[in-house]
Amino acid sequence: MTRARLILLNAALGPLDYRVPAGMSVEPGSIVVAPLGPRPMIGVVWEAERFPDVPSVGDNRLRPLLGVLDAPPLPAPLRRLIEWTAAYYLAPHAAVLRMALASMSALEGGKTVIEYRPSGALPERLTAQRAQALERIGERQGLVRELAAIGDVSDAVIRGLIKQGALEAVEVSTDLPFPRPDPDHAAISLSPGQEAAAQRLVEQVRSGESHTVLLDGVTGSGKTEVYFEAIAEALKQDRQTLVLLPEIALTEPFLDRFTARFGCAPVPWHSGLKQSDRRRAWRAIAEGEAGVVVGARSALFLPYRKLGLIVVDEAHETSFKQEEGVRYHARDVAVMRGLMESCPVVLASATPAIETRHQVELGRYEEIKLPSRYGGAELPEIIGVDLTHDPPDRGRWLAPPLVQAMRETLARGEQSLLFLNRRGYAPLTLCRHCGYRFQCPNCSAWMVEHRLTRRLACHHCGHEVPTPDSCPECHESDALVACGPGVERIADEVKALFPDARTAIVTSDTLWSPARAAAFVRDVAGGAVDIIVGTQLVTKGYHFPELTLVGVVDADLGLDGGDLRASERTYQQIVQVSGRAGRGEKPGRVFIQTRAPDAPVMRALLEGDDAAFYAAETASRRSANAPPFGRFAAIIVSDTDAALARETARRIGAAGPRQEGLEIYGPAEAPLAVLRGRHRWRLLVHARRSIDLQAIVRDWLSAIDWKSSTRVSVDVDPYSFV
Ligand SMILES: Nc1ncnc2c1ncn2[C@@H]1O[C@H](COP(=O)(O)OP(=O)(O)OP(=O)(O)O)[C@@H](O)[C@H]1O
Ligand SMILES: [Zn+2]
Repeated sequence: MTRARLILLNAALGPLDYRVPAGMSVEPGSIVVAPLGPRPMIGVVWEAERFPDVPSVGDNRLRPLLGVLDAPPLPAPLRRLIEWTAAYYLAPHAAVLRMALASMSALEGGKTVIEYRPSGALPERLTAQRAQALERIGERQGLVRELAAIGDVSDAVIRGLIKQGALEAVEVSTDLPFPRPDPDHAAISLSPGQEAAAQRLVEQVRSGESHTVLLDGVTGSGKTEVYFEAIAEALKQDRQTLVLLPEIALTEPFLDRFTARFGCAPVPWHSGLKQSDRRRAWRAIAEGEAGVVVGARSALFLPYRKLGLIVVDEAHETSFKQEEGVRYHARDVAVMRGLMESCPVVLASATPAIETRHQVELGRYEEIKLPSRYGGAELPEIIGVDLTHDPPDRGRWLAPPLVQAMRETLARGEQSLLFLNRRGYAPLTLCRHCGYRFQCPNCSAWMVEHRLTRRLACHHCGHEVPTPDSCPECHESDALVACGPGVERIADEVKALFPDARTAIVTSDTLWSPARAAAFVRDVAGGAVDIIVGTQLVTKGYHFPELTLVGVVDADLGLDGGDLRASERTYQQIVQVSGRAGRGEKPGRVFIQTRAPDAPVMRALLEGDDAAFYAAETASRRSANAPPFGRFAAIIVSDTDAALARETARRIGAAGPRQEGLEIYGPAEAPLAVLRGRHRWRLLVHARRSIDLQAIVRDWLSAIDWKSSTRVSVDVDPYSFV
């Protein structure tokens, strides 16, 4: 190649051509450095024909590439995935590419350090100190500093030994290789149902073809053990596996389980990694050394060299949807990656998304079912508590039947879990005297009281202030009242009811790191906790055999917002949290507190009628032409200047295409009208499935200009409507 077309890591630029200087060799995928104005910039060589519209520049006017980085070229399937993601989510190629090049340090090439070890020769002059150092070092190898410490001598003594040839230099890589998981380390015997499911997945891995499987097993059915067999097969084939989990908090228990099965941990990838660990992981992934990678959604764009299997666990989770930057859905991109890489994709869930079920109905995904729990455990008994008949005491949130069940559970020495999807103490704090409410200065949202930290916090932008003693408006002291419950308030109620019980609050405030999550799992598994009070963070994945009671404090909460997926999400969350009860030998019970026991979602939950819920929900989506039948894209316009945001949104609305099968709603002020100081307006585009929504939105927006302070972002297949 004498010319190279590059995608540079600059979202404002399209592909650009460069000259490949004599003596330099590049190929599509090569990661290179190119001059951009006065500055060097990283880019990736792309097949020129993928961007036929780039205006051609004569050879003599091309600037030469500055260098090729010492990292494996990005493989072709990944390049195709980057193109697809950029086109589908209307994102700049550079923004997607950046997710693939997620460790700048990794691009600098293999790093080495010089260590020293005894050469066998003795120094000409063997001083007492030198003799002592050599004796203590023995056969060891290390940096000068390390050897000095081992020998209990100064660095100068070690340097003297090096000069005299008694210690010789060895170049070692700073990136230690990862241990290889052993597919035969501790294979377990599967139930007949699991065995059949596992065999099917193993066949898929062997075939090396793209194929999406929904592993649809009730909570506690042992889905993990089943897809572990598929991972074992991929390891035997010397192909890599990527396991995507919805939360970092779930990584730690996963690592333990994986280690028990395969003898060593997989390679973790998430936002909490140290730079040096990212670098090591990225290189091992790119070189094909990392056999199994487990990570959050960002692990999806890494440059796997020989991917043989992708598993998306808890595939229904909405946290797989990225809500800023490139707004992709990791589940959907995972399916695309499987297609590009020619490998199977397993979506594991007890409560698959309507979209996923629909793909099964269309025959595009294969469904494998695990209809019962592993080891004879029964699904829990579900009991509805009608709050209009059985209300809690004044100022309390736990109704008598649930309290009674908690009492019984405690008496048996078993564990309970109360679920309320609200962090903090109370969602709203106001002054009893003047009615003042605490609002975030940056967002149109109330500040949430956190008593554990004595602060008021905005859950949208993170703004925090110490909780004042008096009202900032009327200065009345002791007039602030908390309205409604959060998990901290429920924990207080539990303490008042059961002063001797040991409680744990589990939210993103308390479980913010993998280490904290691991400590929590240890405490509960070790029996150090009687009652857990938690948000959606405790609803999934965990397996605590002594946990036999689940209380859903407010089952109606999620239905309030009324967005497209409110019922589905409520259903999934409650089935998942219910699924934590009775997973061991002891039977479980679930109490669902609701004011609307006759709502279709509640009825399906109480009757355990999964099929009825999905059928009704699918029918209502169909009649509303909502996903998966129709399509949505949101356009969000924001600016610190309220008038400018509104004006731009209106102009965009006015220029909207008129077309059969396509409707544009808005612009309307967003429900969260101000976020982080930016005023927000939304437009929602609703289209028939057959319409090329992306092309329409792209053309529409490219014909409009806006001020550089205004941000216009497109959310294809939106999940959040705030
Ligand atoms: N074949 C097996 N042999 C021994 N133990 C098993 C086997 N299959 C599953 N288990 C155990 O049963 C429990 C439930 O399995 P697992 O966590 O995989 O279920 P799951 O389907 O992922 O559940 P959920 O969707 O609720 O997270 C785990 O403790 C697991 O170790
Ligand atoms: Zn805020």
